[in-house]
Amino acid sequence: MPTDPHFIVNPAAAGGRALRWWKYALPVLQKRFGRISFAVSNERQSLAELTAAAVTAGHERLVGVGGDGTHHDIINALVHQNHTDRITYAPLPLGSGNDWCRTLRVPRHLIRWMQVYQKGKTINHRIGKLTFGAGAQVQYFINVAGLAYDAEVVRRSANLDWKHRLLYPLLTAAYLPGFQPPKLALKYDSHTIEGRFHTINLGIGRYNGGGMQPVPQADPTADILALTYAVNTPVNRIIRNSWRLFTPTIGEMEGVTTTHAREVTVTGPTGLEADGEFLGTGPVRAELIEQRLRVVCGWPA
Ligand SMILES: Nc1ncnc2c1ncn2[C@@H]1O[C@H](COP(=O)(O)OP(=O)(O)OP(=O)(O)O)[C@@H](O)[C@H]1O
Repeated sequence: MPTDPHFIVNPAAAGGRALRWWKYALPVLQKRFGRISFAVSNERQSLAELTAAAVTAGHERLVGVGGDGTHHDIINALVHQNHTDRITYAPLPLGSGNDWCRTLRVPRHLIRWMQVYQKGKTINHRIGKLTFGAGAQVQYFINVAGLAYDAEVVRRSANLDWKHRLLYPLLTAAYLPGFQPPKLALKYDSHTIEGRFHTINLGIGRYNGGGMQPVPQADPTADILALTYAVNTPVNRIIRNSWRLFTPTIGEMEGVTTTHAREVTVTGPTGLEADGEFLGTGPVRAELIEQRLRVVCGWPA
């Protein structure tokens, strides 16, 4: 039964730069860990298929190499196949935004990453479930899910070739003045709010969109989702307060609520993104699931 780390690599992360980084990282990792096994996704073998194959082969320590979308795909495969309790997962951040790893204090620098990995501290990380669209599709998320404007920025940027940490903050500013906030109904626990929503964010992790903090109150081990929403808010006020997204103070802006919720439903015309991937459209129901994932990280400090 192999207990050595098995690396699952997305060569397309960070606009393809991950493949170059991986070629540099592999000999460094081999020097530290000895013989390591790895699999690289391609058009014939998706990250989900590589994950299933790794579990079937008996690997218990998986390292996902890529950005948030990579970890999203691997963890979705683990949850769908009910394998989370057998696995210890370590993210190696080689994407553009790497927002999930920011909350978890997982360093990008390879030498520091290996130190965190070998220290072996783990948390029991919560996993969110999203049920969405007319066909009630299901996807799981581990960092942040976003609706309304947040989903629109991800949808519009999906086909851009340029991948950089600053892409989302720049696009967030660029698209904002032309965005018509949709009329939605948000229900969470005993609350119902109707109005024009600029954004609704559900957080397990705190960061999204390349270092922004839409849900600074999130805690990856908590038994409750973090929820932030901006309703009936003039665009000028959002622009004036946009600096707050780079601090934990977004809840201090008038019209923005930062709170927690066990179950959230949103009805009305909205898109949905999770972990930086555009998933589809509303209606959306979100909740945490019982399954947790053992994740190697440096959080809390
Ligand atoms: N071999 C492959 N070729 C093309 N795309 C792939 C391949 N393997 C996985 N993918 C897809 O690549 C996408 C982008 O990956 P990822 O999100 O990890 O990178 P990123 O966008 O640069 O990082 P971040 O989300 O942290 O900004 C994911 O949607 C994933 O499904």
